[in-house]
Amino acid sequence: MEITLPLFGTTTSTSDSCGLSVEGLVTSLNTATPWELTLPATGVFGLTGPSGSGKSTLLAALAGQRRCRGNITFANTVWQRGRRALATHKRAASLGFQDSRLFAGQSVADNLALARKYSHRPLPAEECEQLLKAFGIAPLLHQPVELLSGGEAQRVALLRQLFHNAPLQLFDEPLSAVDRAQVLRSLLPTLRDFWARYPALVLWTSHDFDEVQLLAQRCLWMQSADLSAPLPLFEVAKYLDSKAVGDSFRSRIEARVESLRGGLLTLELGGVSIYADRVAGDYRKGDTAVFLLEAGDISLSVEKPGLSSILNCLPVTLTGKKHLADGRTRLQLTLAEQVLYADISQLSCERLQLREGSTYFAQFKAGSPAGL
Ligand SMILES: Nc1ncnc2c1ncn2[C@@H]1O[C@H](COP(=O)(O)OP(=O)(O)OP(=O)(O)O)[C@@H](O)[C@H]1O
Repeated sequence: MEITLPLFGTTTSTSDSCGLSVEGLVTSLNTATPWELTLPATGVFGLTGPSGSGKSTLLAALAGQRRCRGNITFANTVWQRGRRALATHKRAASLGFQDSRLFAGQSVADNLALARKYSHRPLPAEECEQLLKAFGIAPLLHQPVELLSGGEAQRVALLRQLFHNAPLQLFDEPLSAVDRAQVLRSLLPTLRDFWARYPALVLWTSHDFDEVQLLAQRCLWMQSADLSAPLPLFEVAKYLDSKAVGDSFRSRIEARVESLRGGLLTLELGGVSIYADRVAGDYRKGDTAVFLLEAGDISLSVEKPGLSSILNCLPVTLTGKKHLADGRTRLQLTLAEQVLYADISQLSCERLQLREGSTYFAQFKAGSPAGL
């Protein structure tokens, strides 16, 4: 006789846990370290960590595509209770893969139409039109999916997931084959705008921390199947530092748009103006712009510099420093609750006699901000 658990697949009466709740979730990968996770009903969260650490396994378990035990509840609906799992198609979730998995034998338009047809929250037609343009998919609509390049197929698959517009959207390295300039300058700003207008809970897995930073303000870190709680980006950056992931590191900055004139964007952060040229996006006064600053592009002065060709000069507080293996020192600087990093030589660090808690002046050129 089959035993039906009372809460399984049904809406619970508690209204205070309407996001995602994962308790003691165990797959064959993480028997020793059950996953615990609580996320709100909406918001974009990154998920990163070394290869093979378990990120895809977690996403597959959340989507009901990987055998597991424990408890998963989303929007007050029980998806997993012990060993009993709600079927994938009954979960208000979508999962996008690196290898696209488009429906074979169909055109791009058919793939997108199906996603809209089975959406519980279908997007208005004008929204779909705009997304088609932004993703550069309009000219490909009548192509069979077999003829798409790897990058085109990924863009179509991502768009298909947006058209489906599930309340929980899981992405597993969805842009790894797409041209990086297009990702940073066009697709990520489009996605940020989209989720601001159509909120969902989004978990975005990527090895590209720039991509994560341009999309999310918080990120989960997975290492050897150990899952962190959502962390501020600068906390995740510490893990990346210690793993010597790359020579350079970039910090996410969010600032308010003041004006865009003659290709020069003026932003405001903590009462200070920031200037950026080579701007690709359309910005209007009051918009929030998100960009990245390369640690190696920032210099530091003890005193406020005089007139200089370097347009940007921000008063910052030194909140941490760390010596890197290659002889440089990475400084953690804070301005208006935002954290940026500057890499300087150890010699400069000694000459400036930097002290934590003191105010300095960070300079960078108007051409430095990336992603605008
Ligand atoms: N279906 C499966 N059955 C058994 N083991 C698996 C299965 N899928 C993945 N694994 C193993 O589980 C571990 C975690 O894999 P997973 O794909 O979740 O890692 P990941 O963090 O997403 O890696 P990457 O960043 O390389 O995509 C790996 O050692 C992998 O070989």
